[in-house]
Amino acid sequence: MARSLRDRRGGARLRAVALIGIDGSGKTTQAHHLAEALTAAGRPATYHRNAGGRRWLGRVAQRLGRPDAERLVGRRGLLAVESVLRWLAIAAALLSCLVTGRTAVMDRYSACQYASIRAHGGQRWERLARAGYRLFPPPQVTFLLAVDPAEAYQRIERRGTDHETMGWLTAADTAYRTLPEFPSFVVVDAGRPPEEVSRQIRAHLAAWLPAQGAAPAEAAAPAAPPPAEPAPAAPTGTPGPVARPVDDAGRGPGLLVAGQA
Ligand SMILES: Cc1cn([C@H]2C[C@H](O)[C@@H](COP(=O)(O)OP(=O)(O)O)O2)c(=O)[nH]c1=O
Repeated sequence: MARSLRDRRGGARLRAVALIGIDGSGKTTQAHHLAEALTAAGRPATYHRNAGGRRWLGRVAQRLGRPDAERLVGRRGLLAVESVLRWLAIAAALLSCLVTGRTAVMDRYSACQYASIRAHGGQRWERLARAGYRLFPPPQVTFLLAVDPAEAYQRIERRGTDHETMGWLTAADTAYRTLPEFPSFVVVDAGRPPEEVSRQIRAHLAAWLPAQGAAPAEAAAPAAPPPAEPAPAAPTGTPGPVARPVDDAGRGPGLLVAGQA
């Protein structure tokens, strides 16, 4: 059965993969690594940063003498700007993937907008956002990078390009876990070293890669459906249900790329 799964998916085109999670969870780092690894493995892939403009607007706000973007355009204004900018970015990414035939590696997707709205307490706006984002097909795989908000906070502080409060990171963490889509996410423990996280992500996609030689039958197993566990709202800060661990045997040949962290 595992074999037939690989056969089926090995022939299918991997259109889009999304990486989602709170700021500092490692989406950008992992999405870049994944795009490079897929390309090297024979599935040309392009990284797409589906930003909502929050960081950019924050810089504009500071230039205009306001402490942050919310104080510049208000909470609702910020959610509206973010929703529109992210919508446009995702639309452009999907269009480009359609035209070029390349796999889109999405650094954030629609779920990030729903989580952002929830974390800001704008449930009424979530319905509106969902109506607008319904147009977008769900990616074949959505990886939720789960990390302790305290670790994410430290990473963001070290990054030094922006600032998030612990309160926001914790609220965003809870928001992701309470989304109705949560059971369909492949939850990855992103508190581990980046190379371990990369390996697990690649292993999950092994079944979509071109079959090369006599691949081990278990290679298809990692691409099994999302966690069997339903979607409990795990306590904030805990990694929550994590995708079935996959050992290195799950990687398809050619997936290991020189220089991949
Ligand atoms: C993945 C990862 C990133 N980092 C650093 C790189 C970045 O400066 C910062 C945040 O990573 P980044 O990939 O930018 O996270 P996101 O896109 O989810 O906000 O943390 C670590 O220190 N350890 C890690 O394991």
